[in-house]
Amino acid sequence: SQPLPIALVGEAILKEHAIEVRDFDTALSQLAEQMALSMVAANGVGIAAPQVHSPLALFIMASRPNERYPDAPLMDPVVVVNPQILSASAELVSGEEGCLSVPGQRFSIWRHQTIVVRYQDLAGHWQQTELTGFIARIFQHEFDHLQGITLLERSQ
Ligand SMILES: O=C(NO)N[C@@H](Cc1ccccc1)C(=O)O
Ligand SMILES: [Zn+2]
Repeated sequence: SQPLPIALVGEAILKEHAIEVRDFDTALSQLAEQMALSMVAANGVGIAAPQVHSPLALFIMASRPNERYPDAPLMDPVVVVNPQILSASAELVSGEEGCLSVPGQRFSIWRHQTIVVRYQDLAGHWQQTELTGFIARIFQHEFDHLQGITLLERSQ
């Protein structure tokens, strides 16, 4: 199967608030698979459903060292559905981010160093965990996309 086209900043889909996922069916799993394929094709470490023109509250985090982020920690890819940020550290950290919807550009962005998050997996089971550093950064970046926010609105 082919990677899905990725929406570019300026497209309306990237400004919309994502819709809560209610059906944890095979269509959802197939969408997640297509998103992962599209993310890898673009050398991404994360991707949100609106970026592949789907308005659902769903994203993938898949940090791994690559040429775009040589210092990225290695983690098993995580599919995040209906995410919530329960708490966020007062401590902020500035770091470099890219966005597949703003190709070829990098931005220096402030993010919370640590966040406690809750989300459902592809089976609909609730997960809760604390994230910190680059992985917390990816989560906040993707979570923003589900609120119709891109890093352009956060660039310092
Ligand atoms: O555009 C996306 N996801 O929405 N992908 C970004 C994700 C990201 C987030 C935070 C820091 C670095 C990178 C990417 O460059 O792979
Ligand atoms: Zn992005």
